[in-house]
Amino acid sequence: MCSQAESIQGFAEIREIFESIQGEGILVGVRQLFVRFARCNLNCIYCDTPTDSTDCTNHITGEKLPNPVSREYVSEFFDRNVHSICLTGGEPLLYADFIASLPKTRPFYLETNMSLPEMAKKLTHVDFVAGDFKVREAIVDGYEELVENTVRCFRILRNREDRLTFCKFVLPERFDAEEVINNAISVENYVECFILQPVFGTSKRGIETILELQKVLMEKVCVDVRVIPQVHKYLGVM
Ligand SMILES: C[S@@+](CC[C@H](N)C(=O)[O-])C[C@H]1O[C@@H](n2cnc3c(N)ncnc32)[C@H](O)[C@@H]1O
Ligand SMILES: Nc1nc2[nH]cc(C(=O)O)c2c(=O)[nH]1
Ligand code: SF4
Ligand SMILES: [Mg+2]
Repeated sequence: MCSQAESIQGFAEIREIFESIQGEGILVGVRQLFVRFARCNLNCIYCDTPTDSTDCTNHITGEKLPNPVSREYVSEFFDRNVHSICLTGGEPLLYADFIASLPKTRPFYLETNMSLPEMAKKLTHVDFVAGDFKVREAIVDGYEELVENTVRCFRILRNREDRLTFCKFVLPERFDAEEVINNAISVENYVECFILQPVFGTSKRGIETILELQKVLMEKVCVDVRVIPQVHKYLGVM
């Protein structure tokens, strides 16, 4: 079955294609080809990324293409000298069939909101999963259902020998630490480690709260909990 966003087989709505370093999570600094899909099924209050789908900007060639864009066009850029291909958005799981049809010339790194378990089942061949576990404070409504789906997604895309999966909590100025701890416990068996990523611009006080949470998570849940900000923004790159 096709999602609404992915209505024509072999085509997808893509906002941009670019090359940069991975600026988030445990692979910070590796060179990647980024494919940013348009549209999202969530509307997180801190989201820094426009998700509309007017044109696809290819920052490598300088082209602007009308959407949707073909699988053949996107995969033309897959033989570049990069560590891996970052599939992000918007929400890439909306395009699971399209992604499943792409040639894997480099490892696939999926950056996802972990809200669509039926789509996640189609992407078990990815090599890295940067899975968000959204905090309640980021979500306007339907948080309980989102948590259920998130745990399902982590189970489906769990860390294993041939796939590195980690869980990212993006933390605003104020958040319910108890709830984050319980959510972490619910996925601890499915992940390699936890990343605490401050919403960009969080105050010194907010960062202190995040460092406190790191200590508690390390005691109660997992030895490997890392506080890593969005490094690309400090470097001023895409
Ligand atoms: C733009 S999202 C796209 C992928 C997917 N929709 C998701 O949410 O994981 C990529 C990452 O950026 C994070 N992010 C978005 N806005 C942010 C902000 N203002 N500060 C810190 N992280 C942010 C998201 O939480 C997610 O981890
Ligand atoms: N450099 C860089 N690293 C990133 N990692 C995740 C990103 C995203 O927006 O999904 C992102 C991004 O937009 N730029
Ligand atoms: S799920 Fe990702 S792209 Fe969608 S609104 Fe939230 S941060 Fe933005
Ligand atoms: Mg980004």
